[in-house]
Amino acid sequence: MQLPRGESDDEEDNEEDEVGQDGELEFSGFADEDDIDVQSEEEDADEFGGGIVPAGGDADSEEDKDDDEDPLGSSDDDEDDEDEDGEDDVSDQDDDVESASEADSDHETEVEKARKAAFFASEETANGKTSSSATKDAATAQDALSSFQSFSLSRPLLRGLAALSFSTPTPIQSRTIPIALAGKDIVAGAVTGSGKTAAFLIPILERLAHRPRGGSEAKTRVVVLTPTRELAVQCFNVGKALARYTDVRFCLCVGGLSSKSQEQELKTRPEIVIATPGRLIDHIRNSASFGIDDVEILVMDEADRMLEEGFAAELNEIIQATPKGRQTMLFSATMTDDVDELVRLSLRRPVRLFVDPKRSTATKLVQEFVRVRGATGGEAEGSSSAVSRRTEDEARPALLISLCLRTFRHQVIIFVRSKKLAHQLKILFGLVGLAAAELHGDLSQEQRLGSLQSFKEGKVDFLLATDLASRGLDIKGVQTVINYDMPAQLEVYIHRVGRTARAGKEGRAVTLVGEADRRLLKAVLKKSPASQVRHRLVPADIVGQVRDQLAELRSDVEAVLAEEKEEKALQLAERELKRGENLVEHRDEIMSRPKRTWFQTQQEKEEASRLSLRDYAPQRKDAQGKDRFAGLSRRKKRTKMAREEGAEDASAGRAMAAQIRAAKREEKPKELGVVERKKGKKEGKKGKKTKSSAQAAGGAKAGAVGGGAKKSGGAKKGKSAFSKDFGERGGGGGGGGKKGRK
Ligand SMILES: Nc1ncnc2c1ncn2[C@@H]1O[C@H](COP(=O)(O)OP(=O)(O)OP(=O)(O)O)[C@@H](O)[C@H]1O
Repeated sequence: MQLPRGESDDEEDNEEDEVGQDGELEFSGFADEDDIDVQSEEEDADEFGGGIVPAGGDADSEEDKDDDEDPLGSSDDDEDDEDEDGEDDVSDQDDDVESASEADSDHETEVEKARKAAFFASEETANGKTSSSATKDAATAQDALSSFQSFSLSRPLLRGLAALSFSTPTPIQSRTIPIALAGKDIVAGAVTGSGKTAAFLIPILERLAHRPRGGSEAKTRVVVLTPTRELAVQCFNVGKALARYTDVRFCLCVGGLSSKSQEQELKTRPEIVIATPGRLIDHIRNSASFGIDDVEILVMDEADRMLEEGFAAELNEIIQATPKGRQTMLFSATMTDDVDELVRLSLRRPVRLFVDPKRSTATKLVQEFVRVRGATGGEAEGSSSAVSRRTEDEARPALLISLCLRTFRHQVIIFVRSKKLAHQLKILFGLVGLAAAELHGDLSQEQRLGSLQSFKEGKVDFLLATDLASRGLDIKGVQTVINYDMPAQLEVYIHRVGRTARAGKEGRAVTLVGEADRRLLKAVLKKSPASQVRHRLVPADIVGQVRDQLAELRSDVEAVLAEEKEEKALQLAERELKRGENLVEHRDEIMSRPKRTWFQTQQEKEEASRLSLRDYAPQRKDAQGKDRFAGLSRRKKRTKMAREEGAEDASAGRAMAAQIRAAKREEKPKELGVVERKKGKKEGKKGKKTKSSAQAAGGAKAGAVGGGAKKSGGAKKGKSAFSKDFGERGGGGGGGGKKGRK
């Protein structure tokens, strides 16, 4: 199969932007103002006749005009809910933008200032300064710290930093390190790739350098929580590298890796545990000698993602189980209302450190947008917007493959909306001769790490990933991020494109934009400097050729999928057989094992959220049947709902957690020594619970499988517009049924 690779190659593309055949514009390199002028003229007149994507120029006014003229703007189909969400986000962020001053990153409205003063500690006070001089001066002074030596860090840590070639602290590191060293609680935000991981690890390692040593002093003093296993592994690696000349020990606790060996490691009480919340809770409950009663520092990395992923209950349990006097640090490139709530509940007068909050993407990131054209042809059934979306989706594979064959050939991460789509595209890439790996939640942990490794090592040029990989992953040298489709939320977009242009490097994000994505596109443009935004046109004839050739490959893709299905069924049958044999052979031993308590299986979680939805719906109506939240803004509605739910759940949740912790303490073997009680801890509160009470608490869930493993792939379901993957479209062309996302 010979697919068009085009005359232009990467090098040419990257040399200059040029107007190619058919008015094609190749935007490459990191072009300057001249290019932008050419683009807007050309595109307004040509491919982007609808004026979706303003390049250069005044993005807002273009978009506003666009909105007025846009019939889709008032459509009220299924997607409205999500669009409204998007819009809500936009308006929230617009507010931020309007309230931010030009000069400083920390300027807020008077209301925000007052709220902050009541709740947050100021940076100067945290630094031990009593002066009321402006925060700005302090921030500037901190930013000016040009070396790690100025923080008076200990020698082994400085050597670790030097070994990583970290000579100058990044702005978020300059701001965070002194305050974290002072033991203050911190809420910190900075754009993707700005060095947040080291910003919390450096002060942690420095504080640990001064810990008491000796046999009985070996304690787990630090817990770092991350939303995904991959992020935990990455944080673990950075921590180990920074600590290589120190005596600090780390333990990685994530699902998918051997629980037994983690248990053994935890017994040695490593100073730092890096974990995903589910697996940490599994160990707290089931590893007899492990507890978090001695934790002095708790870090929640990518806190908003943890909440989105449904980890709120786990976080709450972990927070409750750590001593009140701990230092808590919360980091994320994007913040949400839920994070505010978490901060309120778990941090004490935290210092807010936000580096450049007006900016949502890295300084050297160029963002390109490619319009996806869908036909609204007469013969297709359904509403015109649904048809247009479907035909747009049919156009995407050819557009993507044209881009990858012709222009973006190396070190490209491609984000897609579903695991299934990632897999199908991977097969397709293979068939057209593009070396790709896939990364999503349907793979085993080993496969996931394997995919990452082969991408990092350059064995494959393309990584087809779901949003599992959109957060935090730090892969050196990623040149391009392609969004196969626009995600439903601005935050997700920001994290996705943040996989490139990291640590001050250049990078490019290319997003395929359909009609339904206009609102989010508008939000992105509002947050991006016009000079960094480009339109990209892919010649229609090239896309047409690729589309024809892909159509021929459809049956091959289906054949591969069918083969895989058979293979999977065989493996499953073999596994079942083996399990049965084992059960017969080792029955006595298996039956005598103590049952593990699981937090919640995925199934249980889904059931719980289904039930809560069912139970919740009638509560929205008051006695007169009117919506109690009518007239409230979305934000207020969310806050009010959360408060009401929280009040009900909190007492039941706390009681159960307390029971479990009490039983856990009881279970600890005496020879491990009595854990030193922190001041303020209530001894023997409500008497001691027996082991059986803990089992009763977790009993309903005992025996369930896979509770610690977190599936990922996007916290929220994709937009209804994209509810089917390309394999399911095209005149019912088969490819795995119709179990698309709802
Ligand atoms: N002081 C420094 N000097 C040079 N490079 C650094 C420094 N600090 C961090 N880096 C590098 O910057 C890159 C990004 O760091 P990190 O992954 O911590 O970013 P992040 O802000 O957590 O990003 P994200 O929001 O995407 O998780 C890493 O490759 C890291 O090695």
